[in-house]
Amino acid sequence: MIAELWKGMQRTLWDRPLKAGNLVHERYLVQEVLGMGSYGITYLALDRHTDEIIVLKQLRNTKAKTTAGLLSFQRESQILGALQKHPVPKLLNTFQNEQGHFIAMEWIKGDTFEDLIFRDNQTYNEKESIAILLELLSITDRFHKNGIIHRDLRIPNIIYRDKKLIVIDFGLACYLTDTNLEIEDPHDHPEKIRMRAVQVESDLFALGHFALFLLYSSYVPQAKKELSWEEELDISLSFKNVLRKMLQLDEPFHSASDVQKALRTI
Ligand SMILES: Nc1ncnc2c1ncn2[C@@H]1O[C@H](COP(=O)(O)OP(=O)(O)OP(=O)(O)O)[C@@H](O)[C@H]1O
Repeated sequence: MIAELWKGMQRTLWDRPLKAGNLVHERYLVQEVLGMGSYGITYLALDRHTDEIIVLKQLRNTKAKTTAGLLSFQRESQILGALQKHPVPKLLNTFQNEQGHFIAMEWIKGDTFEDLIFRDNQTYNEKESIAILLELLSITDRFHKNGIIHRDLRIPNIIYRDKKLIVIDFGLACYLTDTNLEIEDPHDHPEKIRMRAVQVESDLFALGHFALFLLYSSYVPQAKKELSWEEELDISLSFKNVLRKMLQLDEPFHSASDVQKALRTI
């Protein structure tokens, strides 16, 4: 208990985010904090060399003291670098100085699906959800063919910009050969454990959940008691069957292209 409290205190003291107006690497002027994740702190910053607003990601100082933290940050920039031909933020810079470890990347100015669904009340029917899913599967398939899995394909990590999808946040991404990654917390929710397994199926599982978020956007509750998604969602049986396989309720798909093939027959 005391150890936990001390850990919390350390995080608050050591991981204080940089303030707006701080200059990093004599170049990046911090504008605001975008978010504080478990490993990193993300800022919007002005690049004084290009006069563009960029995203600056800083490894938490408490994580920079651990091998796992350092490795995960290195992996994130390496993977982002390896995927530059794909719809992901441009990797602009990586550096380390007395302020910490940083990755500078393109700011994808658009709406995440979390914004679209929960802020803008955007709704998606079966046909629209399948079209989005097919585009995402094609992006994911190319990641997998590069030996990379994202492991966090959730609605806040997919941005819609200029009618195209862009995948962000490679903080949990890894290579399919990274079999010795730190073991997940066994107390984690089983769904989280399934999304994190080092296998292609994890991304397909996450995309199954992503699809449910899209479909639930147009759901109007009818019954008083909560039913299963299969009972609640008014979608075709063939789409339900594809989703059941993605969600590993039936014999799962083993590749994104197999899911695409199945979706195209609906
Ligand atoms: N390149 C980017 N362009 C636009 N927004 C971004 C970019 N990278 C991150 N963001 C946004 O910044 C916020 C923080 O992102 P971050 O990647 O740190 O994820 P997080 O959800 O805070 O934490 P975690 O790393 O634990 O998932 C999120 O709202 C995300 O949408």
